[in-house]
Amino acid sequence: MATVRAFQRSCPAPPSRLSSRFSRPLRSSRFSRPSFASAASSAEASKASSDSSSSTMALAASEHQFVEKVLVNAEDIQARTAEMGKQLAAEFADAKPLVVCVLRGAAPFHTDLTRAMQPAPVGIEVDYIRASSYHGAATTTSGDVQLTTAGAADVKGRTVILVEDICDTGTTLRKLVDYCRAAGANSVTVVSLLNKQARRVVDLSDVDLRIAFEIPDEFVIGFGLDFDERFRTLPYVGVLRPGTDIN
Ligand SMILES: O=P(O)(O)OC[C@H]1O[C@H](OP(=O)(O)OP(=O)(O)O)[C@H](O)[C@@H]1O
Ligand code: HPA
Repeated sequence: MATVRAFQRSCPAPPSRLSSRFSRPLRSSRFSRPSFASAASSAEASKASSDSSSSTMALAASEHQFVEKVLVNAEDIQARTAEMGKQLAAEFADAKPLVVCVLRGAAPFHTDLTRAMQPAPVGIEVDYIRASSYHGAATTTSGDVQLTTAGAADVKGRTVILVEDICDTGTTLRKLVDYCRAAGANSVTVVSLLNKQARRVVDLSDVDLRIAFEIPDEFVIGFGLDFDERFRTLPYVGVLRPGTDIN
């Protein structure tokens, strides 16, 4: 079983923000377009949008209709990221950490988290690696994780902090951690915005994994997470509305 260390037990994911209807998985990877009327009646999506800045809301307004329910709102993501950033900064103050963003999904979380790492550890660097295994409109992993190094920095001898948007089956993280270790990283710590423990099929018990929010077995979108490359700019994490057809 995976070792999922709650990052800061004094600041758990707020249960009141998570839906109690956790049990219904998506039955199909194909979806049909919902009516605008049903979208307009989504109180949770409206609430989430009103929690966000007006500029962000304008960007994402047309995308709210594809959200069945909000799991983690923008305010809670911001608060949790600030807590985690502060703690990471203290823990890695003397380690010259290399904070690696797993593209594309982790980009917003990585940006906010690294900015929240204050006071910044002396010598902190950022880098980017692309990992891709959910292709097109798939809601299940292909199992074939393609890695592409995007930066010049080398993980050899470095204290690496991998930043992910979601740990689902664990396939991607397994490959990334093994890659960093094989390349000579001193240590590898993983920080993931979301964890879907119910879907884990890969053993990560040897991985130092820090989780911001536990979520149920639902296909989620927003805050970097996509369905067929859409919805990454939603300012919150929500469940993709069953029946969604983005074409
Ligand atoms: O635990 P797993 O089952 O491996 O799933 C997690 C991975 O899936 C997503 O990546 P994806 O391949 O969709 O690429 P993306 O980040 O560019 O969306 C996500 O960003 C994680 O990296
Ligand atoms: N949403 C988007 N991308 C993902 C998910 C998810 O629930 N799980 C793994 N990659």
